[in-house]
Amino acid sequence: MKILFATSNQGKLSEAKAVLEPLGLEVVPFPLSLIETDAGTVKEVALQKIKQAMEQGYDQVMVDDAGIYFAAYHQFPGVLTKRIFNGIGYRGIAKLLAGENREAWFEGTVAVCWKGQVQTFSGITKGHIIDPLTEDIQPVPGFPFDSVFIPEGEHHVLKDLPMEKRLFYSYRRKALEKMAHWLFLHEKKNGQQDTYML
Ligand SMILES: O=c1nc[nH]c2c1ncn2[C@H]1C[C@H](O)[C@@H](COP(=O)(O)OP(=O)(O)OP(=O)(O)O)O1
Repeated sequence: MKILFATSNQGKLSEAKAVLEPLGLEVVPFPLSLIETDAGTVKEVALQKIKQAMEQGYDQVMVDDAGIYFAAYHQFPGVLTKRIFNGIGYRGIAKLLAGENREAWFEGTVAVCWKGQVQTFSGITKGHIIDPLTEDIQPVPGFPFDSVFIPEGEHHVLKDLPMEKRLFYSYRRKALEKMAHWLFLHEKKNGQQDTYML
């Protein structure tokens, strides 16, 4: 089975491939420019994105919206994560968190449209932001917070963990596994309906 993944983020794409391809689901990336609002939750934004993909005639397609949340602030930066990071970089994040609670978490939602039905799958990864956060940190393409985020129970940032451990902590892996389970159940159910019709 194949699923289209409307994303411009290489990090999301490699993670989706690593999780879904061993389960027998081929991930086909395609760059669809989707408009993201700057308010609401990652789940609301993921639903807006899947709606746009459907309006453009796509089916058997998924999208992903994600962000990081700082315990020191209210619902921030959340859906603004990418824009905030692009605007202020590590230097700005260091200033925002100076002397503040370093706890943080990622939240993400995968939204899928499969043969006309829409479902969402969400997850969270808890952890904290390193202290001090210096300007010379090298960002991971697509995932700049991987270089500064230590998952709960670890001593190293996500970037320095082996792939299996990174996936173990990944909210995206959890969401994608739930999605694959739903897709396979959906397919099985449809298959059974066909048999009944014979
Ligand atoms: O597992 C992750 N590990 C580290 N960082 C992450 C992760 N997941 C999202 N992030 C960060 C990257 C980006 O700064 C923002 C997502 O922004 P977001 O708008 O959802 O994605 P995007 O525009 O890069 O790609 P897309 O074309 O799928 O909308 O959160």
